[in-house]
Amino acid sequence: MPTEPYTLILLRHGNSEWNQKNLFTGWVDVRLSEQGVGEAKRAGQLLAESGLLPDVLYTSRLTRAIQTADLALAEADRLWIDVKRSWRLNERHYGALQGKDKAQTLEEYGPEQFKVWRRSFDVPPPPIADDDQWSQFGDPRYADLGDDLPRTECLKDVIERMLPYWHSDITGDLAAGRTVLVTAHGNSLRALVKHLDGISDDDIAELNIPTGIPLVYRLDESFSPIAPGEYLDPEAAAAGAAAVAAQGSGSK
Ligand SMILES: O=C(O)[C@@H](CO)OP(=O)(O)O
Repeated sequence: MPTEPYTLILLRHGNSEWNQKNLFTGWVDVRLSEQGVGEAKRAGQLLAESGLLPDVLYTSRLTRAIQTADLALAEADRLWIDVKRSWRLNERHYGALQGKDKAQTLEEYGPEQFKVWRRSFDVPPPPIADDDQWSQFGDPRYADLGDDLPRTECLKDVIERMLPYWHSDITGDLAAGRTVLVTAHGNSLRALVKHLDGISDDDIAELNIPTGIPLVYRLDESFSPIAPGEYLDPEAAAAGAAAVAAQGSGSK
C-alpha cells in the first residue's frame, strides 16, 4: 500500500499571448507568450530542485496548458510519464466576453459588473453565439461533448464539470501513490483549490492563481490537505496573484 501523504502538484499554464494582450480568453486556444515559455521551464526547474517528480500528468485540452506541461516536464526529465487530458480541466468558458479587452470591458461596464463577471461564484457572462468568431461550436476537439458544449460558465459550473473528473480519475492515481501533476488554468484551478481548501462561495472571489508556479499539496487518505498548499516560489506567487487580481484595472 502506498504511504501517505499523497502528493498533488497544481500548475497554471505560463503567461499566454492573450494574457499579455489582456484579453478574456476562456476556451480560445491561444499559445504561450515568450514570457510564458520561460515560466513553464522555470516551473520544471523548481520541481526538479524540490525533488518533486510527477508520475502522471493531467492537462486540459487547451494548447497553453499542454505546452506548459511539456516544457516543465522536459526540464525535469519526465517527458515520458503517462498523460491524460480532459475538457473538464479546461479554463472557465468566458461566454460572450471571449476575445474582449479586459480594460475596455471594465471601462464600458464599470468595476462592479466587471468583478461579477470575473469572480462571482454563480453569475455567468452572457452566452457566446455559435457563429461568434471566438465560439468553440463545431471544433472537432469537443465533438464528444455534443449539446453539452458550454456557451458560457460561472465558477459554479466549472466546479460541477471538473469535480466528477477529480473523483473518477485524478484521486485514483493519487490513491495508487503516484505523484500527480495537474496543468490547467486560472479558473479551473480556482475551482479545485476551492474544493480542497473548503473555501466559501464568497471568499473564493479573492483567490487568484499566478501563472507558471507549482502549487504543492500533501493530501491524506481522504484527499484532504494535511497542510496548506505551498507554492515552490512563494514570493513570485504572491506578486503573480496580485497581478492577476489587478488585470483590467490598469494597475498591473
Ligand atoms: O481570460 C481568462 O480566461 C482568465 C484567465 O486568464 O481571466 P480571468 O483571470 O480574468 O478570469
